[in-house]
Amino acid sequence: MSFRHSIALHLLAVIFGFYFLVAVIVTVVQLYKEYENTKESFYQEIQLLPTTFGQGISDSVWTYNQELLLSILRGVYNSPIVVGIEVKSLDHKMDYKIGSILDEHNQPVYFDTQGNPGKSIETGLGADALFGYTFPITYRGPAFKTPQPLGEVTIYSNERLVFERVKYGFFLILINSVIKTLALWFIIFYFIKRYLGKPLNEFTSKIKQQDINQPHPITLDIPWSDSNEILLLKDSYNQMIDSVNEYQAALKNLNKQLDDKVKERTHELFAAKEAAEMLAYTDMLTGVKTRRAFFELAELQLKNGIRQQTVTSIIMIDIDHFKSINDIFGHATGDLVLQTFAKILKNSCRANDVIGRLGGEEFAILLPQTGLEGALHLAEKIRQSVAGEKITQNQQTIHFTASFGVTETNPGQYTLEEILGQADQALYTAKDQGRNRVTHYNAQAQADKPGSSNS
Ligand SMILES: Nc1nc2c(ncn2[C@@H]2O[C@H](COP(=O)(O)OP(=O)(O)OP(=O)(O)O)[C@@H](O)[C@H]2O)c(=O)[nH]1
Repeated sequence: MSFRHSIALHLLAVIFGFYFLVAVIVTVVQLYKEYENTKESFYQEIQLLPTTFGQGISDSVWTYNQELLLSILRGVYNSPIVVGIEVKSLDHKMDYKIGSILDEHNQPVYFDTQGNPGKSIETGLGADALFGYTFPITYRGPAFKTPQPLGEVTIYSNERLVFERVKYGFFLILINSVIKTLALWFIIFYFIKRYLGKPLNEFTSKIKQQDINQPHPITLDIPWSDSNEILLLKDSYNQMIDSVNEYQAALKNLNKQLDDKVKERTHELFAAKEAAEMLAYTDMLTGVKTRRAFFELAELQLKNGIRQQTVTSIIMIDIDHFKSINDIFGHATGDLVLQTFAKILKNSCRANDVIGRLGGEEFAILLPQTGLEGALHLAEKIRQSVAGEKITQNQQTIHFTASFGVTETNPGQYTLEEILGQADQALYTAKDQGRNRVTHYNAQAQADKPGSSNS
């Protein structure tokens, strides 16, 4: 915290703004009063002069003794508080003016010690601000019952002399004010800084050091008090930090719960997705691929065949007289036959062969990298396995057979629909020739058939 921005300096500026104003007003009033008192005492001192010189002046005017009068007037003039003296006699024969006096227009004029007009020797502030005391002069001789008026005498002083006397007092008052002000300034500054600035600085730096993710309650080193505004502020701050920590812990907990829930939901969604895919791609009764999955995978394998330039075969299979099995033994037994049949297919095929149930009791197997000869061999093997299988149900033994149509395609030679069509035709031939047999597609034979475009 820079000194320029410190709270102590700002408080001082405010306090001393007012204090300085009051101090200046008080000092000015004090100086004015001092000046007035000094002027008053000057005036009193001047008023005492007639008791010393009054009788001598009266006597010299009464006797027209000009020399005596002048010497007395010079004596008065030499007094340190006198700047001028004027004697006005009633017959004007003994009129005398020495030093600075005020004329009939109240303007300051100057006369030398001989009473001749001259240039003022009074200079400086207040030199022309004359003030005077006038007293009458009378003669009290034994021949007169009452004092005989002779005229009047005015003794002048000026403000410069008052100021000269008061100067030292002014200086003391000013020094006094400045020292008091500075002392107060340093005392207040020191204590504000120590009792306000330092704890606030400590508070600020401890807040700055806080770890924003894990703030801790703080302590302040204030040995001179156990309860003040700063400590109350610190307590409020600590309460706030406690609340923040509690909220943060609750939030973390909530986040964790949310995280766990999201993981759980994601897992469930993943499982649901897998189940849905399973439903869409796997036939629930037999465990082989659905019609849709078979078509997708078969397309992929045909493309692989083109890429690898290998031959691909298809076997189309249909269980013989399956309707009769259903009719005689019931639908459940029919299902069992389908499952048994699918198991034989799965056991007979390689991992990358694609087995699909295209509908009802109709199945197809796509054999990658397998030519017609291999496909016929596999079909025959399956046919024999099926024919050799027996299912015992309700003390009845069930035998069943299947018919097979086989075809092959070179890379890119036929589309999936075309080879499925060919295999289907071969299957139709197998059925036609008495069932429980394997027949391969013969393009020429198909062309020679009555009704065919080639026949
Ligand atoms: N149990 C059972 N029967 C099914 C299922 N899907 C289709 N079927 C039945 O399979 C029978 C198929 O009969 P058809 O198409 O006449 O053929 P088939 O009786 O096998 O006669 P051929 O194919 O000429 O030997 C129908 O009766 C269908 O109801 C199934 O999932 N389970």
